[in-house]
Amino acid sequence: MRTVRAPATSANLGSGYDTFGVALSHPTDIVRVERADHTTIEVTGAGAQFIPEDPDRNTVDALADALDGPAHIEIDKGVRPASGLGSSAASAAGAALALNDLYDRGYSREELVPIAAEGEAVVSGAAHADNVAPALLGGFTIATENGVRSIETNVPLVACLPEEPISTREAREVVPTHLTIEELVTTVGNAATLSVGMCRSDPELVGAGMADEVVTPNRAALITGYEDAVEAAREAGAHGVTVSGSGPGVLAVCPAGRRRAVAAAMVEAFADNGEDARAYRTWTGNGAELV
Ligand SMILES: Nc1ncnc2c1ncn2[C@@H]1O[C@H](COP(=O)(O)OP(=O)(O)O)[C@@H](O)[C@H]1O
Ligand SMILES: N[C@@H](CCOP(=O)(O)O)C(=O)O
Repeated sequence: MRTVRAPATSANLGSGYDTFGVALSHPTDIVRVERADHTTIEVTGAGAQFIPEDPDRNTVDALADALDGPAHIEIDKGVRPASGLGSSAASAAGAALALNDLYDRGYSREELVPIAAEGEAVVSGAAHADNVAPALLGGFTIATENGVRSIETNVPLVACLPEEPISTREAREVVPTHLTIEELVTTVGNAATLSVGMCRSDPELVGAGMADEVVTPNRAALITGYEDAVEAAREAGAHGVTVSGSGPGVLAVCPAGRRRAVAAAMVEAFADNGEDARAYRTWTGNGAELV
């Protein structure tokens, strides 16, 4: 038996669609695996009623196949599904690390990233690696088709989750398929600014680099109260605010001492729009770990 704690993650960070991701210090999923003749899955915890235990529809079964490691897999969800905090990726990363160790497959964490990303394809239709990369490696990650890069960083964050779920599969359908050269230039500048900010653990620079006018506006339009939450977070001291992953979560970066105020402001703004929301005051955190 192996047990892994795997973190929530926030992908895209505005300017890094399908590329950037950060691990959050909490919430986390706990994944337990035990050798078995064939794979069975048991899910408990946050939003468990919305998560299929049928292996063909759960993100972790692809891992058991890819690692040739049939197992009874117990997932205790801390990361609510369809929230924009990489819920499916937390389970996939946790299962990948646990099965790799249980069956002594010897893959490095970097090598497990594309394997875990196949689990994402089961639920979102695309093997995007921008959640599983930080879930496995921690810190800030840049996932490209040529591999994954990661750096340790220390940035205060607030993740605010409105109740109404948004499926990643559906939210991918509103992403534009083309951009202008002007939009490309601006996006490159913002993404580079954000990367430098992460390298320096500088929340102000990270916040500036989160700006995005290509993907984020279409995603934001799916989230009731988004504009008000952004404005409230900024008034409370946030340096940058964007859609977390495919939403409905909203991610704010702020000075450490402003997290409580930013969290309260966002929750209140959603409430004013008739949306229940909860906020996590968190930091960039570590990747999945055996416990
Ligand atoms: N182990 C899992 N954990 C979370 N969601 C899962 C899992 N396996 C399958 N799913 C399905 O994936 C969807 C949530 O994934 P997704 O839409 O990408 O959002 P999230 O940002 O939470 O990962 C839900 O439909 C859920 O039922
Ligand atoms: N790059 C993906 C990220 C999805 O993140 P999730 O946390 O919503 O699953 C996308 O934007 O579709």
